[in-house]
Amino acid sequence: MKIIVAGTGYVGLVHAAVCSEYGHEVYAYDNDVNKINAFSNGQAEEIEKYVNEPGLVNIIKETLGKYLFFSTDLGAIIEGADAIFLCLPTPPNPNDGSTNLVFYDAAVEDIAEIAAKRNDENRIVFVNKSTVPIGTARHLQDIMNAHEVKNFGVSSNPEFLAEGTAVEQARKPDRVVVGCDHESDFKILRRVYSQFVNHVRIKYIETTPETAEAIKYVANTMLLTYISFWNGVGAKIGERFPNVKIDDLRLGVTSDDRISTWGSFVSNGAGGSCFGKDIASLIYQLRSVNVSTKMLEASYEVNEYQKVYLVERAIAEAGFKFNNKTVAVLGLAFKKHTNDMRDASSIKLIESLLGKGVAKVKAYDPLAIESAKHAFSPSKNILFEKIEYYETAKEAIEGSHALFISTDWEEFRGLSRTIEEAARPPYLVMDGRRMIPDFEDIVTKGYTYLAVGAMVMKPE
Ligand SMILES: NC(=O)c1ccc[n+]([C@@H]2O[C@H](COP(=O)([O-])OP(=O)(O)OC[C@H]3O[C@@H](n4cnc5c(N)ncnc54)[C@H](O)[C@@H]3O)[C@@H](O)[C@H]2O)c1
Ligand SMILES: O=c1ccn([C@@H]2O[C@H](COP(=O)(O)OP(=O)(O)O[C@H]3O[C@H](CO)[C@@H](O)[C@H](O)[C@H]3O)[C@@H](O)[C@H]2O)c(=O)[nH]1
Repeated sequence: MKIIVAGTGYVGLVHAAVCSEYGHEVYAYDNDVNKINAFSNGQAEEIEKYVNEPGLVNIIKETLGKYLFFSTDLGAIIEGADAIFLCLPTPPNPNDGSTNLVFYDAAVEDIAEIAAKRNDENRIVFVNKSTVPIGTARHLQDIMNAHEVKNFGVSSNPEFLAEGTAVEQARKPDRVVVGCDHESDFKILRRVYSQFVNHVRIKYIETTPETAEAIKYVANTMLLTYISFWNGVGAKIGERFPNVKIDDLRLGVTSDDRISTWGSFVSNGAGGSCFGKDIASLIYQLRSVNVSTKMLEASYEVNEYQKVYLVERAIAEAGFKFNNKTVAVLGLAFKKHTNDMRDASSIKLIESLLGKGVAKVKAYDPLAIESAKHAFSPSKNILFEKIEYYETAKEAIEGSHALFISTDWEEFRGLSRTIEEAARPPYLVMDGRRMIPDFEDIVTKGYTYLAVGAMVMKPE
């Protein structure tokens, strides 16, 4: 099959690479010349500046120039294409949470104009892989019709990968959901995904485009609601009732085969490029058809509050005064194994710390320092000038009065020794990810430990 992937971000680049592994002729297209140059050159450092996913560089190196090609010129690659996968950004609008389709529409208008001039008469399917509001495939169809594109179909094929394990999941997804209107379009997608059709474990689900669009929103909002349930109920029980051990509570509940362990890890909120914006978008979509959205609003609000509430607890329960203090923030990315800063909990956290008069934030992340510098650009908030970046956790902790663990990087499990070397008590450790297994030890040594899911622990 000849496949074009429009948009070479986390979703598009991984999809293009994995399709090329299966011997499809794949053209990855983007309007960002810098990205296309970086990917065409095949160098790990260049690629990982943009998309850092385990296993991705190896695939690109193996298939580049053989099955995988990069281009900024759609007109030069469109002839003979069977499918164009749209992997374009669909960020939230700032005020009402609705989906901003400006980038999507701009790309689709360009594609439609070029597709209308195709010489070949093969059927071509335009496939939404982006997460888009229910009804967007129909909107895509209208744009193609308005440009008089011939012999085309539209499809919704939502992406379910999680960052950090994107390649693994693209190779072995739980399910592939394909929504089309016509058998001829289902046929094209079955050929694209021939490795998954009739697979013993992977569910290959064919449905309408609208159902496929809805599946993506219901899946993401259910996952976030599950996290919010643990943060809003389980964690709060551990924080308010003496002698309740949150880890045992989690084990006891999730030992029921029907209840997953994923999502039960209480935290300082779920971030990332999807959960927050997708739940906001579904709230907007349901409100616009007069459906009560109380439940989704609660999930969203619990999650947003979770990002800053340890700071409030530090004041109320540990008696910590943030004014003029130096605080180390360990972990900036929205989760481990990624450099992605989109909607990372660290953003709200640092805004809150600086709002409370913190004089200096000493920040460390193993992978996300460069993207954090963009997220915390002083042009967005002048207070971000008070952030300094360090190459090790130890350097960040030195000279600080307190630390906050905001991302679940594995290296933080060994942090108690570093804390003892770099900071003398009195010292406050705020653990948004429950990363320190030997917390009782550091409390005995004079440190105050305040973690999500447990009561504050102060030295005698
Ligand atoms: N990141 C994830 O984990 C994930 C998972 C599932 C679904 N999604 C959804 O997939 C979509 C893409 O997400 P992403 O994280 O890959 O975004 P991204 O921002 O990393 O990538 C989008 C790409 O589209 C390109 N682009 C923008 N306008 C263009 C145009 N006019 N023509 C060509 N290219 C253009 C950008 O340059 C960028 O490379 C979104 O709808 C998102 O909600 C993301
Ligand atoms: O027990 C848990 C599990 C996750 N998280 C946090 O939840 C956020 C999201 O994590 P994850 O789901 O692993 O990352 P994403 O890459 O955002 O993936 C989600 O969003 C994607 C975009 O739509 C979907 O495709 C995926 O299926 C969905 O898991 C992160 O901040 C995690 O740290 C917790 O706090 N506790």
